[in-house]
Amino acid sequence: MGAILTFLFVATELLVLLYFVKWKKSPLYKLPTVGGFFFPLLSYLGGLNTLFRGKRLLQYGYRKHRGRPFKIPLLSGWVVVVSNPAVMEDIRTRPQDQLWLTQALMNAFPSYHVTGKELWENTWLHDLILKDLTRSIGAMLPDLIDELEVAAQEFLPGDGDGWVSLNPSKASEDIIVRAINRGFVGFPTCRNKEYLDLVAQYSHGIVTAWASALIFPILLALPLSIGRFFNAAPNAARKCTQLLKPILTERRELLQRKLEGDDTVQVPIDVLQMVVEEGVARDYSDERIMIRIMSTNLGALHTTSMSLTNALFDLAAHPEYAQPLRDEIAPIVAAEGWTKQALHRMWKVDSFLKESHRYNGMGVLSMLREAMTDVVLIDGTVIPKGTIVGVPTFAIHHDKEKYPDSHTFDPFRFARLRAQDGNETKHQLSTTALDWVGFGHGRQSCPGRFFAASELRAVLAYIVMNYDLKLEGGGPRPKNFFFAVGLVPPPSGRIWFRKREAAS
Ligand code: HEM
Repeated sequence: MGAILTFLFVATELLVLLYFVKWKKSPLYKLPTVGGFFFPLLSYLGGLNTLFRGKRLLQYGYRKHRGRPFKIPLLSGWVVVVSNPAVMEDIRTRPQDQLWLTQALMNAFPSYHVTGKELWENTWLHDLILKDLTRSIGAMLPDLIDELEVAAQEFLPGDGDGWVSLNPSKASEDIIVRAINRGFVGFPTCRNKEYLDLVAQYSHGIVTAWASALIFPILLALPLSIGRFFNAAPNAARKCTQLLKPILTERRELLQRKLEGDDTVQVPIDVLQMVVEEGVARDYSDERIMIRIMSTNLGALHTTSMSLTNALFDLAAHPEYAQPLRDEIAPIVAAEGWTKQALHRMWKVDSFLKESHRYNGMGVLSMLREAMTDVVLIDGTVIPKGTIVGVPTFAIHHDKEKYPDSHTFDPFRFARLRAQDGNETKHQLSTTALDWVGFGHGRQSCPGRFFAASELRAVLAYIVMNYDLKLEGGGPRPKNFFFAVGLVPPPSGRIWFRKREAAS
């Protein structure tokens, strides 16, 4: 017995020693730390600190280390933060077998104990969104505008209602979920309340899954069947598949006729049809197809509706910018209607949205990439396999050297930049750059950004033309809310809306 105890004691000591040697030899050890201690277990406490103070910590690290890398703890592990443009450029061009966004998201916001890993690792949908969806925006726009008009009538005040106080987060979500789903699943499903509720339940289930896995990482080691049993998302996906069964069957039949060469067949132009076509080629079940649609909603809805909410708060806080926007929008719409080209020519609208995103922020980190192997960056920084690297979005967007008067909301700053010779296609909301990382940057940047930008331009232009806005209670706009790595517009803030008489 004594010999066994001595053996266990020595073995434990050896293991602890080995752990410490490995820890001290880690390339991360040499990098400066912000917001925690680089020490086993204490890093988890650092991660808790980052949950509440991450925005401030990243700004502090950005200013203090100015261009040099540092590390910050998240609950899921360390993130190496870089901001030197040459290093960002290096990350931008790395292929995904070296630095991979999806793997970083899968581990930083883990929900694979509920979804399974295939949904994450098989990323054909990103290409489909970037190529097929982007190519279809022009054809989808008349439908999106139609949906926008119907949703605005439902969720915003009507003629003669006078000033009505609304929660812009709620109004934006109500309008965006409808407009987005007109493009995702078409009419009439985009207005089907049961479908929209199931999409919301799926999203809620996934967010609950990652929040609980960050607090109790042991959940990630459980078999998939247990994770699924205790979460609402799989059930929502099953019910949604049943609900849309007739539509899925019809879509499969249309595809079959198309493949058989029937040139009278007209397939709907929406993401569902695109996913059905790809899904059939991959022998996917209806449920796997629906899960792709529901997870696309998860990535698209809150990001787009938060952008709109921020823009509405900014417009309500600065009603003096409504007229210059109307002066731009009215003649373009009168001449061309609500087309993709017309929206492209609304530089002030695009600039307003981009400045609102820059100024308010949405996340404090982007370009998150997980090292798939040990990676040596151009400045010599070693990112060990399994470690995440990222850039401090909010700090970059508020850097005075990149943005003069960076702490002032200047809605037409990007329109002015575009007006300079040779800049026409630069400085757009959807054009990523080293100083504009709201959609990430590089070959793995957000594939839905062109769709999101078109949608946001259409919704904001429509609201500006048809409504007057002012802040409830006056004064500056209420402050945004920071949690984890996200910045959320004030959830309970309110805005007065009034339908304009001479609305067009
Ligand atoms: C204003 C709205 C949006 C914002 C701010 C936004 C932001 C982002 C960011 C920052 C990334 C990471 C890129 C990087 O790190 O380089 C990303 C990835 C992504 N976004 Fe968006 N996005 C928006 C709208 C959309 C929409 C409308 C869709 C779908 C139609 C979409 C689909 C995706 C997908 C599929 C990824 C890749 C995720 C992965 O690799 O797992 N996004 N987005």
